[in-house]
Amino acid sequence: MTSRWTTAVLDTDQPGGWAVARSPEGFLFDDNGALFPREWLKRQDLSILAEHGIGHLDGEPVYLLELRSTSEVPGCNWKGLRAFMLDGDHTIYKVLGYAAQIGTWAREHRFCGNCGQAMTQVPRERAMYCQPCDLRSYPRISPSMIVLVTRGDEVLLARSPRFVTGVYSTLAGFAEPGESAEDCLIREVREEVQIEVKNIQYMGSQCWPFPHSMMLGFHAEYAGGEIVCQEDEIEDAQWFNVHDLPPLPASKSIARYLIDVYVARRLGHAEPVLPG
Ligand SMILES: NC(=O)C1=CN([C@@H]2O[C@H](COP(=O)(O)OP(=O)(O)OC[C@H]3O[C@@H](n4cnc5c(N)ncnc54)[C@H](O)[C@@H]3O)[C@@H](O)[C@H]2O)C=CC1
Ligand SMILES: [Mg+2]
Ligand SMILES: [Zn+2]
Repeated sequence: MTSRWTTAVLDTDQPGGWAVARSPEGFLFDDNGALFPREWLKRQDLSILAEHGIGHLDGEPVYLLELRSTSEVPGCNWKGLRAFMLDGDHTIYKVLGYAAQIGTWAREHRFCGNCGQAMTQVPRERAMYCQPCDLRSYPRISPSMIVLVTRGDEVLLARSPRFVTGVYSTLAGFAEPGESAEDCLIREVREEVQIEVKNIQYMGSQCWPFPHSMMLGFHAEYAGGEIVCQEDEIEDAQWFNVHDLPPLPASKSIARYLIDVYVARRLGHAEPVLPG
C-alpha cells in the first residue's frame, strides 16, 4: 500500500494546492475538514506569520499558514491537534501533526540562537539559516522513552496529575544528553517509581507531535524494588492484573499499544498493530 501522505519542501511562490491554517487555538476546520483550497484561504482575513510548503496528500501539494493570532472565518471553527488525533481520519491527523511540528519549530527559530539576527527559510531544505554565522537549524525532535514494566500477569501503570481522571498509563520520559535509550529508560523508571527492570525489549516507535516527541516504546520485566511515587510527577502507581485494568490511554497512542500487546500475549489473543 502506498502512503497517501508524503512530506516535502514545496516552493511557496507556486500557486494552488491545499492549505491548513494554524493559530494558537489549533487548526481551522469546517464541514469538509481541515484542508482548504489554498488560494481561497489566503483571501480570508488571517494574520499570517509564515507559510510553509509541507508535502503531498493524494498527490496534491499541501501548505501550512502559520498565524500570529486566531481570527473569525465564516462557517469555520478552530480545534486542537489532540482532538484531531482522537477522532477523525488518521492520515489527516498525520498531515496536521507534521504541520504543527514545522509551524512550532519555524516560529521558535526566527532568530539565530548564536548572534540574535533574523534567520531565513532555506529553499528546498527544511532548515532555518543565519548567513553571518553560516548556521542551520533543523526541526527539533525530542527522543522520549516509554515502557511497560510487567511482572507475570501484572503490569505497572501510573497516573500523572495531568492525566484525565482515572486514567493510568505506562511510564515515559525524555532522554538527556549522554544517555542511551536503555540508560534513559532505567533512570526514568527509577525516578518515577523506584523500581528496577531487566530484559529490556524494543517494541516500536511513534511520532508524538505534542510538541515534538519521538516515542521509543519498550517492554521491560520487573527486577526488584517497591513502588514509591515521585513527588509532583506521579500521583499514583500500581500493579494491575491484566484481567482487571483501569481506564487506559487513547487507542492510537503507543502507551495503549504497549499495554494491548502484552495483554494480548498473556491472554492468547491476536496482537494489535501500532498506529504510525
Ligand atoms: N504517545 C504516548 O503514548 C505517550 C507520550 N508521552 C509523551 O512522552 C513525553 C515524555 O513524557 P513525560 O512523562 O511528560 O516526561 P518526563 O518524565 O521527562 O517529565 C516531563 C518534564 O521533563 C522536562 N522536559 C520537557 N521537555 C523536555 C525535553 N524536550 N527534554 C528534556 N526534558 C524535558 C520538563 O521539566 C517536564 O516537566 C511527553 O512528550 C509526553 O507527551 C507520554 C506518555 C504516553
Ligand atoms: Mg514521565
Ligand atoms: Zn547568527
